[in-house]
Amino acid sequence: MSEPTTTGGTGGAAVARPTILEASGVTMQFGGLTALNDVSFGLSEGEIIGLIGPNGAGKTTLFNCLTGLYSPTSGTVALRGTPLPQDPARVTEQGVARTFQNIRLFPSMTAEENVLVGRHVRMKQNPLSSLLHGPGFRRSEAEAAERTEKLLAFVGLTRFSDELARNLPYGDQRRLEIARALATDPSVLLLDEPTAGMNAQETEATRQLIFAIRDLGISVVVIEHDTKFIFTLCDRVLVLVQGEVLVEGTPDEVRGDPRVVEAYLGAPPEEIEAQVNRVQVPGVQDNGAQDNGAQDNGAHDNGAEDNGTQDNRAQDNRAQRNGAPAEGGEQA
Ligand SMILES: Nc1ncnc2c1ncn2[C@@H]1O[C@H](COP(=O)(O)OP(=O)(O)OP(=O)(O)O)[C@@H](O)[C@H]1O
Repeated sequence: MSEPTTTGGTGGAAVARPTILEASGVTMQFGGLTALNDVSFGLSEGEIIGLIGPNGAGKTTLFNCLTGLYSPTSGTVALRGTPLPQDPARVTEQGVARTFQNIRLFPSMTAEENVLVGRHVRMKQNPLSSLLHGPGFRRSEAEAAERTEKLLAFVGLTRFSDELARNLPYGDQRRLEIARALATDPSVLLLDEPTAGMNAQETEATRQLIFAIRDLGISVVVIEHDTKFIFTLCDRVLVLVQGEVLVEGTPDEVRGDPRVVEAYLGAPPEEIEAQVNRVQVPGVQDNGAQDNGAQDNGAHDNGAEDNGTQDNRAQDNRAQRNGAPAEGGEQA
């Protein structure tokens, strides 16, 4: 088990935070291709980790291994020390929720209905009560409706509650997908390119939303190509290159590491620095890096074509129950 990370705060003694999610020696092979090779990391409670790396580095494959969508060739994934089942629905039940690179909403259902789908993971119903619409069933339905309303407010989508998901602006679909994942009451939230295709304003709103999610006590791992976004959001950053963790550290450590510059960023450090520091974000203290939403040097999946529920990879078609999108809003 990896050492829990520590946080120093302002001048006080460092406080150890327990590890909540841990990947140990995860290797994933597809025939002759090794997509992940012996990947280990621990996510601490209350932590936001960024996962970056070039296209094809294995980032989504790692998420798929963490959520039971793929069974790793070797290695283990554990939540609070207990191995997670290799079954996405059960992983969701145990408290790990995710969003997808390609949005997977139910396009012909309303925003509210999409969130309710996520909520059903937590609705334990006596079958007879459900059948007869007894008091237990009605109480449970009322609780789900109330929770859904709060979550839509939390992600800033109350006005779209009755709108079909397919009609929502792209950035709002991503927010709705986050609300649906939150409806499962996760302890850990995995976000796969949450700002892909967003403009600068939406990207900033998403950063604030992720901070708000962390403040609810949910630990977060975020995949993004937008390194400026990652460096101003995350406590720690993992750089995956060709299926291996090349570098792991604070945003400052990672930004300054010549291996990262060479393997991933592809430009001299001073150029990266200039790019990262070009715009200052009010309220972001650590490294002054601001993300203006420019999607940097990776090829993005802008999802423009993908308003539906499909990720076309054949291997990735198993239903993920927690499936579906977020602006800053009220308390969940
Ligand atoms: N089911 C699969 N079968 C075969 N190869 C796969 C499968 N899933 C992923 N791969 C391969 O594994 C490697 C890692 O892919 P993955 O999608 O995890 O990378 P990524 O870092 O998420 O890339 P991107 O940034 O482009 O989304 C790639 O070479 C990809 O083609």
